[in-house]
Amino acid sequence: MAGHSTSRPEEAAAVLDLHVQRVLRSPGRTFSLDAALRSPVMRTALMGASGSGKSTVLMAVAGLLPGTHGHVRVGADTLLDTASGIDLPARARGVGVVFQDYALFPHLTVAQNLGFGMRRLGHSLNEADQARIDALIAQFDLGTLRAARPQDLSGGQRQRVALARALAPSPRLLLLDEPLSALDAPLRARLRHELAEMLERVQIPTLLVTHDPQDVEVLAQAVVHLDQGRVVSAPACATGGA
Ligand SMILES: Nc1ncnc2c1ncn2[C@@H]1O[C@H](COP(=O)(O)OP(=O)(O)OP(=O)(O)O)[C@@H](O)[C@H]1O
Repeated sequence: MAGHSTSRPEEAAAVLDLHVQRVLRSPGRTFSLDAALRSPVMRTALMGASGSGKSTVLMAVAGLLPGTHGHVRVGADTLLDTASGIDLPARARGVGVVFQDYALFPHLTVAQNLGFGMRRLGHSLNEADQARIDALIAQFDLGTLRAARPQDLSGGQRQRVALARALAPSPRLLLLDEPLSALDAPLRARLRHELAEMLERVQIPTLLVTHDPQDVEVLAQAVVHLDQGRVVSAPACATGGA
């Protein structure tokens, strides 16, 4: 498990418990995030109109939005609790993120992309890290592509690399920001099911942003809705989930 955190063994923990508050300001524009969510299930979908703040929630949870107030707990682990002075830096949160466009490093090979998040300051990858990369490459069927660079991969292959990279450091939480939106419809349908199987296998708490009700049905166990920076519904059971 990456990073350090405080534990609260005295409480029966929700899988994911967060309340993130942050005001974003730029000239002529203000956006106020005040999103609270307590989910009892492993895979929660976050839906909402464009601009409602879904990606901003993920950034706040990942520790990529300095100045965020509130709390973020994953099980018994506290990643943020500003009332108690806890605000783990992004690298110490143990959060794996798959961005909408996958954000792979273009100058690195597939294997190097996977290894990137596993590097510790001042240390090169050790044997155990290499073994984990090899295992993920096998698991995600990337063996013939390990020396390829992102520009030589198809959309589906990029998605698999992004997911494998997010999982490489054994995160405690997975954040998926529209992980299928860059794909065409047939591939999207196929990879949706592959992703569902993978998420079922790894059993890592996951917060998934999507616009697509089919993603919710296949990938999530509960869904919440965001409107103007606020969660406006309690987690409701999704119909499916792998
Ligand atoms: N620096 C900023 N200053 C003010 N407002 C901002 C700033 N950055 C983002 N916003 C606003 O925050 C809001 C939430 O953006 P966010 O990208 O989180 O929405 P989203 O729900 O993920 O949208 P989409 O579905 O289109 O990806 C938007 O209205 C955006 O214009």
